[in-house]
Amino acid sequence: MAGASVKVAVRVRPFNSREIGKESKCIIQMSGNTTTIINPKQAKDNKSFNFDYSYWSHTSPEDINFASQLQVYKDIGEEMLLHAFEGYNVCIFAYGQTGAGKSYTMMGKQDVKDQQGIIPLLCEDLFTKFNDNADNSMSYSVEVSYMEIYCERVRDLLNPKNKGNLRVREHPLMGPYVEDLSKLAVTAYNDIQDLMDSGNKARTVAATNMNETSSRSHAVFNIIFTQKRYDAETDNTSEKVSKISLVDLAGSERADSTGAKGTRLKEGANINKSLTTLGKVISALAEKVESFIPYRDSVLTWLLRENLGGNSRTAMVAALSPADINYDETLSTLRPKCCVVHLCGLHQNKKCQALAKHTMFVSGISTLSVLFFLWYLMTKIKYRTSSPDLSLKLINYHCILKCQETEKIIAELNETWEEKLRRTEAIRMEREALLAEMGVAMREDGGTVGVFSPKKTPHLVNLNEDPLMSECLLYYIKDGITRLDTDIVLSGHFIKDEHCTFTSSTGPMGESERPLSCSTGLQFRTSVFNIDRQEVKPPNSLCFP
Ligand SMILES: Nc1ncnc2c1ncn2[C@@H]1O[C@H](COP(=O)(O)OP(=O)(O)OP(=O)(O)O)[C@@H](O)[C@H]1O
Repeated sequence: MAGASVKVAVRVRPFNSREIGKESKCIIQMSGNTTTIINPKQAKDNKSFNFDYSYWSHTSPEDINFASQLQVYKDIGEEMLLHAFEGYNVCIFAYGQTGAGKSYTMMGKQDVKDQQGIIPLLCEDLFTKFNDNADNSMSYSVEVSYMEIYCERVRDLLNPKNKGNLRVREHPLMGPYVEDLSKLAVTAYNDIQDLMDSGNKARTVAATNMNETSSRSHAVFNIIFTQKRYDAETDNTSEKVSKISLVDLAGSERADSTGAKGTRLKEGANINKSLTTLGKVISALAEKVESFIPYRDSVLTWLLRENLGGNSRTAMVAALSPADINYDETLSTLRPKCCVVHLCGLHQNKKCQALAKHTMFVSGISTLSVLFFLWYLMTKIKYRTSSPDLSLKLINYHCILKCQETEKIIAELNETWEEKLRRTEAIRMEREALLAEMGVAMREDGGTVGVFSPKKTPHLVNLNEDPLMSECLLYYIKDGITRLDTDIVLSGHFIKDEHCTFTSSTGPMGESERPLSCSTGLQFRTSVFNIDRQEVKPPNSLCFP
């Protein structure tokens, strides 16, 4: 791929405790840019692959061949940052099976020295470069957005007010974008660090229980970086905007290789539509057959279109497990068509499939309604039959929607930097207040993240691991007995707080302090009622994120 706009690296991590417990053998060898995988069942069956970089992170820094976080950043992150300064859009993403080291490479351990990943190192470097720049004619501004894509649905990780899914739209000039996704203004590295931190916490709230640090969703961290140059001679200011997208992809794995069972694991092993399409897109880009690139086939690739093809630079890091027990997975990650083959995967999440079908159905319906609308207009115009008012109303309605869309874009473009900073600060305060009240925190023991009951306000926390089922995470309730009825089935857990009893359609649920599993098919209504069966209004009933 020399000279191609896609740089590919592979990285092998140390054994984890499970692999050590199973006395695993290391099946990866690296020499220069070449990575070799050894078939544990056939000693002479070795396969070698060349990449732009092969990172040996299996041992410790004492090993002369050891690739540290900093080295990975210097090779990949620094180069991509330079491209961003040149005005390119750039994208760095990590893929590989669950637990192979994607998040470690992208985010790393933020508070541990020398263990920060590409995202924090790149952000820090960005501000260092601004500060080092002695050219007075240059000024810089940075905005950040952080979103999660799960089963083709987009959620804002930075703005607690943006609950639920956001719409993906396309602007004729600006291309695909997420409507209402917050872009927050930052003036220093610490600001970005805070945003990363809260975004990661918000993401964790909805994370899977299968593995507390893993995720079935894609996390996309965007840095929109504007360079302004003032030309004193002409009194003109020119502007260069680059978007840096840093993506931690959903983990992929084959259920048979983990030994674990059940729907949850199947979901964890889900390799969804986005990954399949991303694989195709990357292959097409690597082979430089731009005309057939299927960006539109998934939300992830659609939103990254400006960062993958055309005037952009892309780097990807394939994270590898060193253990013999993961041989099949690791081999498919390494294969030249790895993205397509590996990312296509074998397992499909049923919920995801259903959702994708639902999304297709909805978009099908909307396409049909547009067609119907056009047909209706044409018949009205052609035959000038009755009720011309209706056509006008429909046209008006369509125009209003379009105007609202355009107004939002114009308002965003007209917002001054000071206004952006004020808005960012307001969102930050809301986010902190909400997170603090939710008691979302990092545990000290081993960095495990969790949701802990806030002490003050009686509440119910929805611990449903499926983000789609946990649109409302936190239900504040008044003191006294609370009843919950419902017409939707939740498969997750509610934690009961003091002063609460659960009543299902089949009778009282008892007073157990244990999390209540609703997987038995008991039905609950997601709104909360007080003893008088009056609906509790916000702020007593709050949803986040
Ligand atoms: N190069 C590395 N050096 C040291 N530890 C690592 C390295 N890569 C990964 N790890 C550790 O391995 C564990 C799994 O890594 P990580 O969470 O990054 O995997 P992942 O691929 O992002 O998984 P998921 O798909 O579940 O998000 C973590 O505890 C992480 O700290």
